Amino acid sequence: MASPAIEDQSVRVRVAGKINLTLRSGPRRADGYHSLATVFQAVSLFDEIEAAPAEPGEFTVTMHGDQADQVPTGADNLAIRAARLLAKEVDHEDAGVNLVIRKSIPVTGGMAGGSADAAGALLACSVLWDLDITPDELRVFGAQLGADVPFCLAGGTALGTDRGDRLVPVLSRGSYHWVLAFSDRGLSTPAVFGKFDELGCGAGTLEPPEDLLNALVSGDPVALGKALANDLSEAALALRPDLGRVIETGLELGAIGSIISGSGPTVAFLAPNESAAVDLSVALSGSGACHGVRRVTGPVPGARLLG
Ligand SMILES: C[C@@](CO)(OP(=O)(O)O)[C@H](O)COP(=O)(O)OP(=O)(O)OC[C@H]1O[C@@H](n2ccc(N)nc2=O)[C@H](O)[C@@H]1O
Ligand SMILES: Nc1ncnc2c1ncn2[C@@H]1O[C@H](COP(=O)(O)OP(=O)(O)O)[C@@H](O)[C@H]1O
Repeated sequence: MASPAIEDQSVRVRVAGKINLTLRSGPRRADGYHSLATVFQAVSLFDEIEAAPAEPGEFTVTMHGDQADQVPTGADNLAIRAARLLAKEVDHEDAGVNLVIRKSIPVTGGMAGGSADAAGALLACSVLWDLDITPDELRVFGAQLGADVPFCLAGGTALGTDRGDRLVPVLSRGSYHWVLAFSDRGLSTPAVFGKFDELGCGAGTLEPPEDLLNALVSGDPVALGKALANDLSEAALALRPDLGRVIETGLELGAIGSIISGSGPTVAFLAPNESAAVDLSVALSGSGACHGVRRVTGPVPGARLLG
């Protein structure tokens, strides 16, 4: 049991999950990745990462939350990998950390839950270890851990190109009201990209989608709802045809747009305003079409220190 004095030194960070408002993908590259043009939006569904001092060389993680048992707690945990990578990159030989993660972002849900924990661990450990490090350096380390990690550090609304890890902020007016429909099981990102290759999907262009960028500048949810598009949808639906019924139900219940987030299976429904989002979440929950429903807003900031 750590002494109160040691507990007081712990650092807490909050990190948001993301949805992809649009995702265009090219074909598989020689490095196994796909070049993307994707607009991310961070939404108000957060994981919390606490980093407490540990003996040199000690790296542990404890997971809390409904899906905690679906996440590895050994060296494969993305937060542990992030902490070890950071220690190595800055030559911190005495580094050690005990991490506690309170998970709300669904696991293998297409909302970057693992990447969020990696981003949170990078920020929390950099503060715990009192490192002199810039946000840009953290972003470079993050990109080594996963294509989504740089966005999880940054948050807001951003265009991601290359593997999705080269970011440019996108001007977005106002706040959007989303209803997330969760699935009872996850979808593997590599499996969805594999199906994408097999089906030969994709719009064939990696130009940033102008209709979507214009909709975000105008702050008009109806225009945004029409511009949502995801090249991975066909592949996700081929692997999980049941998601078609979820999408139909949300649209029938009044959503003004829908999108499978990233590689799925989470479906994000856009509502025109807060009260419509409340009505939609109640109706969708009552319909039994999905495993769980959560109302969120976006954009919100990325990884941030708490307390
Ligand atoms: C599809 C997206 C869309 O935002 O999100 P999720 O649905 O996973 O949340 C991302 O591109 C996922 O990012 P992330 O989950 O960090 O990917 P990584 O760990 O780097 O890669 C996992 C695997 O996904 C595939 N992958 C990922 C990104 C990319 N641009 N091309 C790919 O082909 C590769 O097979 C890779 O081995
Ligand atoms: N801290 C973590 N949180 C969630 N998933 C993790 C974590 N560490 C490792 N993983 C693994 O990373 C993979 C991707 O999970 P996740 O990021 O939640 O999904 P997605 O890529 O669909 O957003 C899963 O196989 C999961 O077991």
